[in-house]
Amino acid sequence: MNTQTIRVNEIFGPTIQGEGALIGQPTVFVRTGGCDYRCSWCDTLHAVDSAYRDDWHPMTPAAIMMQVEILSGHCPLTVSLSGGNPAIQPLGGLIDLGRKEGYRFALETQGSIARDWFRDLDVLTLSPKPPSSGMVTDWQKLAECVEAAGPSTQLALKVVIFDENDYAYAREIASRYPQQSLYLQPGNHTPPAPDQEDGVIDMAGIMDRMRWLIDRVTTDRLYSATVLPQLHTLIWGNLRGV
Ligand SMILES: C[S@@+](CC[C@H](N)C(=O)[O-])C[C@H]1O[C@@H](n2cnc3c(N)ncnc32)[C@H](O)[C@@H]1O
Ligand SMILES: Nc1nc2[nH]cc(C(=O)O)c2c(=O)[nH]1
Ligand code: SF4
Ligand SMILES: [Mg+2]
Repeated sequence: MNTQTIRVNEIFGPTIQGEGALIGQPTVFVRTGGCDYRCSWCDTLHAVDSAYRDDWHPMTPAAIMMQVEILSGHCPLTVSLSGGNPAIQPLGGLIDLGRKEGYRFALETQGSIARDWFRDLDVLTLSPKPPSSGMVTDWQKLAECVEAAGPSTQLALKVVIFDENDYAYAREIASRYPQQSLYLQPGNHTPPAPDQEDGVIDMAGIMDRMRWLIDRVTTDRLYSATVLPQLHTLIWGNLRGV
């Protein structure tokens, strides 16, 4: 039995996947605590800022799966692993255990740490960070993450866009990885504070950005891109745990 523990911030659902390749699909989220990045606009700081680490609890794969099974009513679905950066955690044992029980696994990471167990995922979403985040992309690490997905894991690239510089960055991603599916997501400039369970969201402003982004993509004929909002924020705003 795998007893290596995973630092878990929250397990919630079933809800719908609000972003990217699996948008709209029922899923349970397992959110790990801790991140090697500090994006200026991160909407999940309670799983990033170590000031909140008292809310991150070590759990075994078996304990996590027990929680997932209760939430899913013992009916297998896709488990979405997010964070923080879930690639920091030893998730291979959890994925093995859950897959034996018929669950599928998707993971969201920024592409800064590659793991050999990426090849055991059903879907790997790499979300490299554009200039507005304040982070600098390590292109070698990103390439290692793409490589680690192997032949059987579906790969998706997802870039959050706030402005022209971010859009130029997304185009750079598209030209480096022309064969991969690319999702563009308008940024939420009103993310919740880490101590907020909810918080005011400027949805009109985000929809303005969405229209601008659609205009950019169609004008440039960047037809390889899929432009999607964060569906969960459209429905629930900045509410946590949905
Ligand atoms: C909270 S992150 C956690 C996983 C991983 N650290 C990452 O960034 O991919 C999940 C997704 O939310 C996106 N995200 C974070 N803050 C956002 C914001 N203010 N507006 C839009 N998307 C955001 C990230 O870019 C990422 O694609
Ligand atoms: N419904 C829903 N969809 C999501 N897609 C990515 C999320 C994340 O925070 O990683 C997220 C989330 O927190 N909720
Ligand atoms: S990499 Fe993801 S979790 Fe980490 S700070 Fe950036 S958006 Fe937040
Ligand atoms: Mg989120």
